[in-house]
Amino acid sequence: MSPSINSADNATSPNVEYTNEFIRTQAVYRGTEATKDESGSVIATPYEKKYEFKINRKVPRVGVMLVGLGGNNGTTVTAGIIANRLGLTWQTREGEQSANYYGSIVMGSTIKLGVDPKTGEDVNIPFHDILPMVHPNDLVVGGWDISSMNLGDAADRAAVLEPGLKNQIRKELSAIKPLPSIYYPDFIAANQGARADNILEGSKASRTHLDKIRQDIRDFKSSHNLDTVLVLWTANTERYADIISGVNETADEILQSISDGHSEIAPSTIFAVASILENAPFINGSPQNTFVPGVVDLATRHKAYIAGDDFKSGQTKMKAALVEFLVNAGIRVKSIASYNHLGNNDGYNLSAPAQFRSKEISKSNVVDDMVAANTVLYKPGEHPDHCVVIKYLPAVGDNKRALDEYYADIFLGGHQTISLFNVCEDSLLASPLILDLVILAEILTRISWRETDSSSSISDYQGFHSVLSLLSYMLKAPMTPPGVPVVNALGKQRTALTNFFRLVIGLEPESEVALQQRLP
Ligand SMILES: NC(=O)c1ccc[n+]([C@@H]2O[C@H](COP(=O)([O-])OP(=O)(O)OC[C@H]3O[C@@H](n4cnc5c(N)ncnc54)[C@H](O)[C@@H]3O)[C@@H](O)[C@H]2O)c1
Ligand SMILES: O=P([O-])([O-])O[C@@H]1[C@@H](O)[C@H](O)[C@@H](O)[C@H](O)[C@@H]1O
Repeated sequence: MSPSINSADNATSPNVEYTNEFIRTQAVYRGTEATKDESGSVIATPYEKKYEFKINRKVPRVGVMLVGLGGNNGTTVTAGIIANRLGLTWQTREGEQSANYYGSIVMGSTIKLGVDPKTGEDVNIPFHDILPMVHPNDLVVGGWDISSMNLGDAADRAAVLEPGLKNQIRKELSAIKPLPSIYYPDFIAANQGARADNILEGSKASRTHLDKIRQDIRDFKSSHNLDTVLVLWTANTERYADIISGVNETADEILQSISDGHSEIAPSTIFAVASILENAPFINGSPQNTFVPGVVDLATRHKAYIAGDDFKSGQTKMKAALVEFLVNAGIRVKSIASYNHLGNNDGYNLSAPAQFRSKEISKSNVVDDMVAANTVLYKPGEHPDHCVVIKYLPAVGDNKRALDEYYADIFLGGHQTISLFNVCEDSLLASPLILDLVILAEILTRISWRETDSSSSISDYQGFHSVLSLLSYMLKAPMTPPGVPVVNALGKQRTALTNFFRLVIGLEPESEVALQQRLP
């Protein structure tokens, strides 16, 4: 259901035109510029700008190619799509379980459209219905893995799915075999070598691997008769790549370095470059710096979409919500101890220092914006003590134990200590995020905009900036366009997303002021 109309000829909003192909919206974007003068006083100036948004209503046939298809997340998200598509149920100790998409913001949450004038009640619709989005059941899944294991056996290896479900789809899963992938041992833990039996031959030089991945994308698209392919990295966490002048700082440098087989070019960067050159949106679900400056430059040059980094699944999502609440409540968080142990292969890879360091970075920066925004509680540069510990304990498998302590200053020298024990079934929390990232990235490729102010210089339809910062809600270390500040506050991230979709269909942002309900 589209919020403003039920069919193309009875739009309820004069600013929104519906044809069979497009939605065209005349929108006014309103914001406030705020500047501080030398004395520290702030000048706030409201502004507005007119835009036209054009949304292609035709939902394409969409394929997603997962790098790390045979991993815990890869097997789990694939199984979840199959289970939902078939409407499966299975027995568990707690009784019958049905397939669902819980944990997906798109498939499991709602967006407030407005208020019923008669009752004053909020009117909410399923998030997925705000615009014509691809349904996850219709996604065609494929991808690569350095392990040749078919997905039926890989699901056994992952030990995430209930047997009652897994055994119903074993045949379908077992028919899926990952494509051979790029394996540069230096970038992931040495302990991953034991599973690397499905790797591309030849050296990385002369673009051999880049061209093969590009061909894989083209073959996948044509063999499944797809309109759109997105590529998503859910392979192991890599070490950070050094940023080296002349090697990976510009688009030309990155292409030349790939041709030269430079040792600092990571497999994930080659997948990103291949996707950009094939105009396939690329999303990085891991914490490494796949998007070295040269990759961002190349994506911008090709007007291709990229997003990352690192799925925000359990412990960090909780942290982003809790610290936003505490700091916005005037409670001065002074230390955060963030520990977890897990026993899956991700944890095994992260048991190596260089790979842990990538994760430590993405898990540590998540409170920076909330703290910096509250100059009442924190002096410039001041921030809570924050430690991140991850231990590999095979016994607990994918059921990560996250133990957090938040220690805060409160009124008159008091303290508040919040301890959280959070058993996150990591892959069952991360897999719905993979779907959200793919579905939202895809709809963003079908939205274009132009300015309609009389003085505007941008009169042709444009796409968005190559770095899709709107996807930050699903990501621990959200990428933003160069120079744009990072927002990690979870509530702000979700509000940005929902108000963006309201804007492009001609609705005002939801302010929750509900003024009419407060006037006598
Ligand atoms: N809750 C979560 O599960 C979660 C949350 C945030 C981030 N992540 C990140 O997502 C990634 C995947 O997590 P997972 O639990 O599925 O891990 P996993 O180890 O089970 O799966 C990773 C897969 O990638 C494969 N692989 C490694 N290098 C590859 C390459 N160059 N090309 C193709 N395949 C390659 C491995 O063989 C493995 O099958 C990790 O980087 C992890 O840090 C996971
Ligand atoms: O998203 P989140 O639950 O905070 O973070 C998780 C970490 O706690 C875990 O140690 C790691 O293995 C997962 O890949 C994920 O990054």
